[in-house]
Amino acid sequence: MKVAVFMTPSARIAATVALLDAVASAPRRPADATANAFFRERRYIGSGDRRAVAERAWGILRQRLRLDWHIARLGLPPTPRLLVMAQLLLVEGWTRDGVLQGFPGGRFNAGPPDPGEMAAISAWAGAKLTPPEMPEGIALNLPAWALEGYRARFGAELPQAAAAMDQAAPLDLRANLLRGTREQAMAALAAEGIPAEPMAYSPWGLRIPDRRPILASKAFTDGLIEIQDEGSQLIALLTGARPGMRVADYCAGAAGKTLAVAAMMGNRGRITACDVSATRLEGAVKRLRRAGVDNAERHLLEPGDRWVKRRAGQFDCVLVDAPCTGAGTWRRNPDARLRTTARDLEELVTKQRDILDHVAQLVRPGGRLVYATCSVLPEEDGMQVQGFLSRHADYEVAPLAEAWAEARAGQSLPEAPPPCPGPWMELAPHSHGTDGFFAAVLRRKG
Ligand SMILES: C[S@@+](CC[C@H](N)C(=O)[O-])C[C@H]1O[C@@H](n2cnc3c(N)ncnc32)[C@H](O)[C@@H]1O
Repeated sequence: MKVAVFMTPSARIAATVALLDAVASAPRRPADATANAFFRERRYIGSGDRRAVAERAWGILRQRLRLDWHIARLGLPPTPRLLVMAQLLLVEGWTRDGVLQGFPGGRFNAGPPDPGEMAAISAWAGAKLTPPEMPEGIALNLPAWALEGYRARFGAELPQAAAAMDQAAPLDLRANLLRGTREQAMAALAAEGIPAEPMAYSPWGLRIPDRRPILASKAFTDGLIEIQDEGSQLIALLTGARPGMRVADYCAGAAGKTLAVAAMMGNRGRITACDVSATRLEGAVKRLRRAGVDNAERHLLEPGDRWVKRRAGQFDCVLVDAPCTGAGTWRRNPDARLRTTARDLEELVTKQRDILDHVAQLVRPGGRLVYATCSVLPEEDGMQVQGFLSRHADYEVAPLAEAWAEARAGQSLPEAPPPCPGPWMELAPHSHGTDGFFAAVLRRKG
């Protein structure tokens, strides 16, 4: 008979320190990939303990800029042990004695604090996470390279926008219309004890307020649902794809938006998922099969590729879901704000410009080029579009309200106001409950 072994609070602390060590030794790797590998190698950690350890580590990554500031102020290095101590005291509200009990030493536990750590514990007991003397960017939890972009984008709403970006995100799902209706997906989830609510903006969206292990659910394995943020669903909607069209998803990755667009096309017409990453495109195969998509092909873009040139003017719609900083997704990937630099931003802006300039020729006269990012930074969003328009006189903006109404009509959806005013779609957690997204619909003049 197997006997379940549960971790003590101090063993959980030791495991969190070990996980943060693993994250620190792979600084360019997304933390969730490191965490998955960490738990795979420690299968003896039960699911409840795994969740508790991962949640605390995630909380620390979410607060990392602020915790680092508190640690640096004491002239100490941001070791995983100090980060955990700071999190317990400054974020989770533990007492000094509680923390000392959490680091008792001995087998399976973290060792007792050294003199520097003791001084830190005393300094942080009862202290505020964001004291008035904390610099603005750190108090807002925004890295220096993104602060001014955030300010330019949100203006007076900056504090609310930054605060909402700090909260954990809900679990967003998209009902796959190739397998059933949204109501059927909802009923299937409810039958498995998973309550889901229809979303405010996406006609296919279902939201689950707290995180659930959805991948093992029958609704998921049967292809009734996909995991996809509401903002991503709206980007797919803005392609205005309809049955019979010829569509290119130029930066398709593992086909997240290809799946949504193929469903809009009712599997009729053709969608090509392109990417420079063979691994990502490979990841699309299983997803396309599970979702019942049979009008999609994949194309790996290689250096010197003539695929675009040969297909000039052939597409009704080209979606460029551009590589970007992901500065709108920090609710889900809190560590990304730490892994990205001002240099990365600069390089990405150049890459986005080059991709847009290259694919402009693919769209037929009268067709759409949809440019999207999961960033809220103007350099990657509106400024990028304005730059494109200044170089391509054969393109114009299709104003959001118009593109939105046309896309909904193409799906036989009733009229509904667009999610925001203005020429393009700008979404954010505080205003829309989605991740931060941008999408502009550009029309090639006929
Ligand atoms: C934001 S991700 C795409 C996410 C995907 N569309 C989805 O919905 O899941 C950007 C993608 O652009 C790809 N990429 C990077 N440089 C590219 C290029 N020059 N041409 C085409 N794709 C590129 C990356 O490999 C990455 O998969």
